[in-house]
Amino acid sequence: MAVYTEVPDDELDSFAREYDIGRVVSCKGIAEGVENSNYLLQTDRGSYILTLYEKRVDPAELPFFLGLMEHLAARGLACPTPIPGRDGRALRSLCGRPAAIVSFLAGVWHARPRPEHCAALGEAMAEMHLKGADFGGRRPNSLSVAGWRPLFEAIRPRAGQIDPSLAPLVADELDLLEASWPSDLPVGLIHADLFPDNVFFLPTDAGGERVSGLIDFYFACTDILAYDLAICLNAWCFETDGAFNATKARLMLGAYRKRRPLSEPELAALPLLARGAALRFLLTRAYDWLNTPAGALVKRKDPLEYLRKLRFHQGLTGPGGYGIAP
Ligand SMILES: Nc1ncnc2c1ncn2[C@@H]1O[C@H](COP(=O)(O)OP(=O)(O)O)[C@@H](O)[C@H]1O
Ligand SMILES: N[C@@H](CCOP(=O)(O)O)C(=O)O
Repeated sequence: MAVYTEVPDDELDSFAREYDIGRVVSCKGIAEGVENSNYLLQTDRGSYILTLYEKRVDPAELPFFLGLMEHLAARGLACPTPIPGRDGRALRSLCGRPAAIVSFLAGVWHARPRPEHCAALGEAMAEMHLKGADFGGRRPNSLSVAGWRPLFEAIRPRAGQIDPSLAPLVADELDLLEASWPSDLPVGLIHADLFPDNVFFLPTDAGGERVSGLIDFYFACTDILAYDLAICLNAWCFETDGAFNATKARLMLGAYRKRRPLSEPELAALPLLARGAALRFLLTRAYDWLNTPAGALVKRKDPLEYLRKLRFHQGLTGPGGYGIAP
């Protein structure tokens, strides 16, 4: 459940009057998500998403995230569009929190994506990278290689509560990644959290499915483009029993490469980038595992899932393990 801040009716009404969105009919808390408080806001004119930004979002970075969504939506990417108030401002304040209303996107996400979903994701990601290329904003990735050691030091004393092998494995992996993280690969605007729950699908007339929306741009940043693919190799291409599905990886990478070809160095770096991506989510999940207060209305995600994924990538000798010919 991710509703950290309850919004009283009177505050909601006066907030909604700052917009030209019609009369509020209902406002329901959305159970999914972990970072912010999200509400499905229905008015007599349509549906919207109301988000109150919580503690992990730096308010100074919100103009970047909202500006990016506006930029991508204006270029035809299916992503939420920030709705400006009558005064033209999209970023406002509600219940003492920064808050914004964005457009509602129809579709469902798949907890167990099939190979065809992975292909559609690859194409949508390439489109996002291409459309993000002329976005003027820049945001360094605070959760890239330089951010991992401080996170590790924060969890290290209690990492044994999760698994005895966690701290030694992460210590060795960090040494290796810090020494060999690439600095010469193409960089651009990346989503950095394009997990299945952030990609919506709708049926097509032909009986298939198409991507109907990408959401949750609140980790978006300027970083190595192929790192977005590495994140998705982890998030989309493992089965629930932990087995890696090379067909899903091949389809995802193949569809991406049709829209944005990958260079030889990008392909060669994929196993290393995938190790970094696995470590990044292992560390944030481990941090949350150890620091989420008992009784908090949020379901903690399993850090050990990412320890197992990390071990898989460590065992590869090249990008051929992802079902592609380099
Ligand atoms: N623009 C949108 N259109 C439709 N549903 C949305 C939209 N934005 C968020 N949601 C819903 O809210 C949930 C949580 O949103 P998300 O941005 O992932 O939250 P968090 O950043 O807190 O993790 C999503 O899983 C989805 O159900
Ligand atoms: N995708 C991350 C956690 C962030 O979740 P989201 O709900 O903001 O997409 C993970 O799985 O660890």
